[in-house]
Amino acid sequence: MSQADTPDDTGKRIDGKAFAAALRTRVGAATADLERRHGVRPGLAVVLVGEDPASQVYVRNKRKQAEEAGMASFHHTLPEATTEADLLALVERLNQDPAVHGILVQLPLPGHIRAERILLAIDPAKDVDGFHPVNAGRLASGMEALVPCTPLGCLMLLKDRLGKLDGLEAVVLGRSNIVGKPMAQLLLGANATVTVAHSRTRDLPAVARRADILVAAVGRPRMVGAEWLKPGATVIDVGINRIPDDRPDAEPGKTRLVGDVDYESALPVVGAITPVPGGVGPMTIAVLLRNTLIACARQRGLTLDLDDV
Ligand SMILES: Nc1nc(=O)c2c([nH]1)NC[C@@H]1CN(c3ccc(C(=O)N[C@@H](CCC(=O)O)C(=O)O)cc3)C=[N+]21
Repeated sequence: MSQADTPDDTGKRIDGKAFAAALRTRVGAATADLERRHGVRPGLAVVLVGEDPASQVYVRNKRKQAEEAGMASFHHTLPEATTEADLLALVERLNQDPAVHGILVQLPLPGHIRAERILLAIDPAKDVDGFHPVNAGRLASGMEALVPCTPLGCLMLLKDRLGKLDGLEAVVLGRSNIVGKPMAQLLLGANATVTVAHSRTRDLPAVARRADILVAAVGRPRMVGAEWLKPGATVIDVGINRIPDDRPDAEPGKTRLVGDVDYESALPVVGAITPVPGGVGPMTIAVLLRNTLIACARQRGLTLDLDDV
């Protein structure tokens, strides 16, 4: 151990934060190139309804990083009491705005707004979250799509670490439309053998133990322990859970972020693992910028060499 609370994870830690920074640099270069050659600047509109402090932090980061990549960013903060009709009207305006190539409506939305109605209203060509059923269907059909940011970021980390995924056993824990399902589609597309497990799966640890690649996206702090893991497995932890800081040297009342995987218990068993924070989270925002660049190029009928970004 290098410090009281930091196990030595040299060689096993997948540094999503560093990978995301490098990805943002490539997106920035491609953005500058697009502007120089075609006079178009990718624009991202972020819509936040209400004052949830965690959402405000995420939205601020998205905006700052879009600007650092040379993109235009448009920010819309609406009061908690905004009606569904008002939000739909804003989405419609952004759909029509030629300076806006990507639209992100921050989730969760207040309970009185039907999120499904809003997601369906976003022009699929501007749906940089990849949540519209047209994009979900296109992904599942192997067609050109805008792909959800978190799963695509996970796939990039996996390919970087493992090279080809052909024939590997992948287990996805969680079946949400935002992470689990698109993650399974991407892994299938990369020729992995994919199992999607969830809260009703019998003997989750036994299923997880089959995995060469384990993607945990369940939202349960440190649920996945050493006994869930095949020795040498590559583990991608999508969980972002804020819990009371229970470490011996922590100040009382402090909180900290942990994943769905118990990192310290998992470390001796795994081949590689993403930390929380500093793993998947930063990748989500970097891929969002990449999606905005792609959406912009497609809307203008321009070709991008995606291998470069
Ligand atoms: N329409 C929509 N699209 C989203 O992509 C979306 C959303 N709504 N609602 C909320 C979730 C959450 N999300 C995160 C993005 C980055 C980090 C991130 O960068 N996390 C840092 C730590 C941040 C911290 O310290 O709080 C990390 O893991 O290292 C986390 C979470 C995007 N989301």
